[in-house]
Amino acid sequence: MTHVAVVGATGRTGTLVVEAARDDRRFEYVGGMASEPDEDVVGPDGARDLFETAEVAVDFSTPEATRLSAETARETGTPLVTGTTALDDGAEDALGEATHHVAVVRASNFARGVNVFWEVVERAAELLPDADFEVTETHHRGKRDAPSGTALTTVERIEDAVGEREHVHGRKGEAPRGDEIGVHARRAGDVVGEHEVLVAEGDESLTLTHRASDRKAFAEGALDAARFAIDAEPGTYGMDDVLDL
Ligand SMILES: NC(=O)C1=CN([C@@H]2O[C@H](COP(=O)(O)OP(=O)(O)OC[C@H]3O[C@@H](n4cnc5c(N)ncnc54)[C@H](O)[C@@H]3O)[C@@H](O)[C@H]2O)C=CC1
Ligand SMILES: O=C(O)C1=N[C@H](C(=O)O)C[C@H](O)C1
Repeated sequence: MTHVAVVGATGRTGTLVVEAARDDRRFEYVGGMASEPDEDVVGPDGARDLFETAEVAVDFSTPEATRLSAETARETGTPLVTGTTALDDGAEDALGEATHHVAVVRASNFARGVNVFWEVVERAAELLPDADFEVTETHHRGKRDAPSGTALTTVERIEDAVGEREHVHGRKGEAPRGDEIGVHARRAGDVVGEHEVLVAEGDESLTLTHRASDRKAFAEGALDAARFAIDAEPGTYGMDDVLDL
């Protein structure tokens, strides 16, 4: 059984990771970290003790907590799986440093199907390089960052095929379309996570959509990544490595 710790254990996503680990015989949940300590959840000052009891840590939290997780993972030699988005330079540097010592699996979206979505989006962009691309994401009203990490990865995959373009976030007033990629964020209710790419050229268009209807999709993908990380050499990995795409 793999001993797993969860950073952000009391959050919308972390709660589901804890549940998924408890329901999966291949894992033993050894405890969590969150801003407010609780029964089996430590605060940031308990990070080192927690990581020492774990074979792998899974993180869905905030840039500050991800930075602490990366620093602690490096000190304790604990592989790290992180899905936190909109990281700042401090968290990025700490993750970069950790990868010299432990395996770090990073993904802006751990749902298994989103990797297929990205492959299809990139192929569509390769086949229609002169098309107009509009990326729209929809999330629950509690999401802090915009655009989502997944939307930004989606734009990168389009640009891998067609080259860099200007990004336009919403339009207002006199705003004729140029050679740009539209990137738009909607926030409403409890929407788990939807990403749509509109590809339009001439008299035709096609729409590619990934929709997560339950956060279990992220939790289960992150546990796949945790199993991968415990056997991996130090370095940076993505879900394409985990899923062997
Ligand atoms: N890559 C992926 O598949 C996914 C990524 N995410 C990302 O995960 C992150 C968390 O999202 P949610 O679960 O919705 O957030 P949330 O706000 O529901 O939960 C955040 C968790 O982090 C903890 N936390 C906050 N500050 C902390 C600190 N300084 N030290 C320790 N713990 C701290 C909170 O106590 C809480 O447990 C976001 O960046 C989101 O974009 C969310 C879902 C899927
Ligand atoms: O905050 C969320 O909820 C999600 N965040 C990730 C992102 O920013 O792309 C992944 C998923 O869409 C849910």
